[in-house]
Amino acid sequence: MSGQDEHPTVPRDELVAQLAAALPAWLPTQRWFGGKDREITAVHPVSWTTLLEGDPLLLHLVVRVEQDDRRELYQLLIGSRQSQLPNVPAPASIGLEDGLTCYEASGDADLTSCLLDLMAEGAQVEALTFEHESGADLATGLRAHPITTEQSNTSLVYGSQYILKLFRKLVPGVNKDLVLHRALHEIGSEQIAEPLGSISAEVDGEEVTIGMLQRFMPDAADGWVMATTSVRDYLTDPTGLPPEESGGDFAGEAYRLGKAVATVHADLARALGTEEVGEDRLHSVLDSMLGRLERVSAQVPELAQHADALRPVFERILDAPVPIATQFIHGDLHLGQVLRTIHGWLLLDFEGEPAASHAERAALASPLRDVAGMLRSFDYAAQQLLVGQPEDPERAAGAMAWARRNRDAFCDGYGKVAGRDPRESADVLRALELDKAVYEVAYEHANRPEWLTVPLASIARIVTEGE
Ligand SMILES: Nc1ncnc2c1ncn2[C@@H]1O[C@H](COP(=O)(O)OP(=O)(O)O)[C@@H](O)[C@H]1O
Ligand SMILES: O=P(O)(O)O[C@H]1O[C@H](CO)[C@@H](O[C@H]2O[C@H](CO)[C@@H](O)[C@H](O)[C@H]2O)[C@H](O)[C@H]1O
Repeated sequence: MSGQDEHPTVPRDELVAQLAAALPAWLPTQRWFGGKDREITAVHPVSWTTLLEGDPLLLHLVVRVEQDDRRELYQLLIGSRQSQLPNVPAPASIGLEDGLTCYEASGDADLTSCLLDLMAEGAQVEALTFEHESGADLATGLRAHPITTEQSNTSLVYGSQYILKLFRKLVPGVNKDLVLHRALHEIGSEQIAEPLGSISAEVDGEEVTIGMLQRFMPDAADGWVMATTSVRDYLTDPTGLPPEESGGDFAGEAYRLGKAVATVHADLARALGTEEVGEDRLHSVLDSMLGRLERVSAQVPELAQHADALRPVFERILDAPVPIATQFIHGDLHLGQVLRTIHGWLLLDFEGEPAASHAERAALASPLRDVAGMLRSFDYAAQQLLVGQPEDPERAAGAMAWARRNRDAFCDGYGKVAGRDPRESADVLRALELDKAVYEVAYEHANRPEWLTVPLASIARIVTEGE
């Protein structure tokens, strides 16, 4: 344990114990908490570090959250003030028994600016190590604000120069996001935001990455926002023009995005190597797809009704010609993970699926998984406008036409750089897309139940109509 200093009124270990007692009720209210669909049985403080002493107080806390048979580590940045509470959003507030208010401090710029300064300095504070990447000369004294987009972690933008991602669910070792960003940066990749620094903690004797600092792209547009704007313009165009003739056509961007993703795959293979796998691996991939299907079907009955139709589609992957080249991939690629800058597309967030285990994230995989993720995302972009709307076959057909055009453009661009069109592996791609859709059913069930119909409708359509 670290950080035994005293808070002005409450001894530090007592404060930490009180926080741990309040967290089972508070954690599920946070967007980034991944276990909202299961009861929390206990929260244990694992380590705590005082980053700012006195009033205000800034405490870094790592807790182990227990849910059924799961034990997961999360990090929290806790602020506390004896005087007036800062202007932080209400859900950030964590009320303690004796009336003391602590709060999730990522929205308090007076407290978070020290994180950048500590990285610039290369400081060690108890169990926390703050570093800048070699050659990075960081500005100091900048204030930060948290980004407001939907995310699984918490990101703070310093000035308009840097973005610091604080990983919420912690995995042992150096985070894959940081490892892959460093590897891509070293070989000069132009499709990533430059990594500039990191924060790590020692937890149970092991190094754990808790933060990654990158160059912030203030001029960038989010791929999801661009794509959904294009769908909306197309579906609400009173002239009824086809997508290729409508003003906001996205296919040129989808094509360039396909090229960018194939370039990143080639760079990852060059930087970190590939491994050829045989039939055994196909069997274990199939087992994991079937396992996920069983688990999610048990939670979401609407998926269970498709399970019999899904299994034979998954089994077709066994017909894929071996050996297959596997490598490091993005792991959770979708339109919200790509940014369009004036120079082209950038890929973000190489951490993999938020719910994946450490071993799953570390495993090499076929790049077709990322292609499947992005194809799912074009489907999502098209379908999200239909959520909660009365049935309208014409609009539904329009959404399908938009998705088809952009999926094809993406594959054309990918094939142009990779030298092989992903659609040539149609059976494997369909199985991977459906496996991703099963993941999305679990994700939406836990996080956005109103969107559950999006992946469910895709699964129903693909298994009945094949598209
Ligand atoms: N370097 C950057 N420049 C500009 N915006 C960024 C940058 N990195 C991330 N973002 C924005 O932050 C959002 C969340 O980042 P991401 O790394 O995907 O976090 P999470 O892992 O929590 O989903 C992105 O969708 C993007 O809008
Ligand atoms: O938080 P992450 O970006 O790491 O990813 C998780 O959240 C995503 C949603 O924010 C989720 O993506 C799903 O919804 C997207 C639209 O919001 C869509 O573009 C994706 O295709 C769909 O998978 C992602 O699955 C989840 O891991």
